[in-house]
Amino acid sequence: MVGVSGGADSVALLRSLRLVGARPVAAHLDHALRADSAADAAWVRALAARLDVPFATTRVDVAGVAARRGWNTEDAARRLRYDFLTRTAKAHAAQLILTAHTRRDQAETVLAALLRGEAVLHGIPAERGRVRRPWLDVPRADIEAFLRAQGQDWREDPTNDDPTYTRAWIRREVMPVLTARYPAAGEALARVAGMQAEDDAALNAQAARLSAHAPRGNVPPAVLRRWVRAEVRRAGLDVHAPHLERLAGALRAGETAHVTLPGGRDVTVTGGRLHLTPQAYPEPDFPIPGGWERRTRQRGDRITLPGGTRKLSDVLTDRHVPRADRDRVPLLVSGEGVQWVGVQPPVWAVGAREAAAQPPDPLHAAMGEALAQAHDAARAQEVPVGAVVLGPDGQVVGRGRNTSREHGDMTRHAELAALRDAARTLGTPYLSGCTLVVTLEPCPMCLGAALEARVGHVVYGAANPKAGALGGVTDLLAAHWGHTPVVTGGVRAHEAARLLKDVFGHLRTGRQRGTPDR
Ligand SMILES: Nc1ncnc2c1ncn2[C@@H]1O[C@H](COP(=O)(O)OP(=O)(O)OP(=O)(O)O)[C@@H](O)[C@H]1O
Repeated sequence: MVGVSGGADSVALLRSLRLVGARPVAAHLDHALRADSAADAAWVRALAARLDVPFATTRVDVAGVAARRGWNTEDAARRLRYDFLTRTAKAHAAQLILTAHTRRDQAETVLAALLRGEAVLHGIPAERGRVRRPWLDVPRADIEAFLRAQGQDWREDPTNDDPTYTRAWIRREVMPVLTARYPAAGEALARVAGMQAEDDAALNAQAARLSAHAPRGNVPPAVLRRWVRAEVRRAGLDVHAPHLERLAGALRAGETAHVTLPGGRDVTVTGGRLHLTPQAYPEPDFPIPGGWERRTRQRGDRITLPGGTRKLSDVLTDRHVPRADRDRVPLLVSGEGVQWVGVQPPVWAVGAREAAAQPPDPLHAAMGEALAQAHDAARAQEVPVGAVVLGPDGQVVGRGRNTSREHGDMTRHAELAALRDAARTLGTPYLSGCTLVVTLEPCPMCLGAALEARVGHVVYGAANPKAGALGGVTDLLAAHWGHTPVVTGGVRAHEAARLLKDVFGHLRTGRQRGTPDR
């Protein structure tokens, strides 16, 4: 199907298709923006009849729709035109919709986007959905020459001369000034669009590979903006360049940002995550023990955690709860202070799980076993990293700790030891359905081993910005492996990091005596 306005470009496209023997449907939308617009529709109808192609048309009050929806007229015309073309193509079982945008349209679009400060100058895409634009690099002069050779006339749209429309202003007043100095300005702008479209596609592909576990701080802003754009669009929302800049900037910096998108939807970035809907805070899903009350925060609230008593406000800051949300977070409080904090995952005070007769969190408990291995390593003067493997039923089937120093062998990492131990226990090297739990984000070697063993879930404590393969240095899982485990990071991260810090402080003094690195 071809969208035919009656202008030179689309008339030439329809005629050239007939010349090569194709028989497309000609479709024309009457935008009702000019008193004589019906005459254009009649003219295109007559042309279609002469060329012996089916014809479809309809009339829409574009100005009325624009006023009702608060769109500008050009925007409304475009949206309604593509709605009409899509519906008509479906009705005629046409696979493709062709439009006759040319190099001139492309140059004007890129210039307008540049002046609006758009982040990406890819111009009009050659393909989108069913729409194809085969003439984006065809100069206007070729089209007019072709039509004259065919003895074919066309309609001139007087609004193309009305400089109140940006596009007409660029065409009539801006491009002539530019081409007087740069004769090839139109071609140059179209070339910029082509290369920007390729760059954009490459960066979009990188953005699509960002895994949920990878920290956003390491992602280049150009990729992060595209990731945000894709997420926002997937949620059916609209977004402009300044919003993308603000949201991506906050993700990278680990800051909190609130942005109101067009249409009035509020989105938040906090704790390295993008929230497209207001955050929900969990209510307790267990019977509340006697003597505990459910309430929200009060001045002076404190909670007892494994490291000691802390101010509730510090815990909420650590969990990246935005200030505006803090009065919404459900708490369970006893005479001894806060017992449970309704964030995701919930924070429990020391002894509170037992008091509420709740089973221990399996990952918390497994990390406890891995931390015990790490403590063993520390005692043996090794880099304190420990790991366990949980079998499909959640039981520990393998344990390991770092022994690189003892063996003088840099491959003696905790994960490899735990994976070997698990393979021995289970009698198979394939550990699908198993969980590898390690105190420090794995290095490429250990993650590679986990992939080879087809581990189903990798859980780690502290992030490893020097050697981590799950986003610390790079995210190996962004590539397409045959098998991709689920990843959970940050489990008991403080404890794992503290242990490493203590020992590394010690090691740093020891290194002067030649203590090996991990
Ligand atoms: N009223 C319409 N009905 C159907 N298709 C249209 C209509 N207006 C434009 N199109 C399609 O969109 C393309 C680009 O639109 P644009 O507004 O640049 O066209 P134009 O300058 O009015 O006419 P042309 O591109 O045909 O010279 C056209 O080439 C045509 O394929």
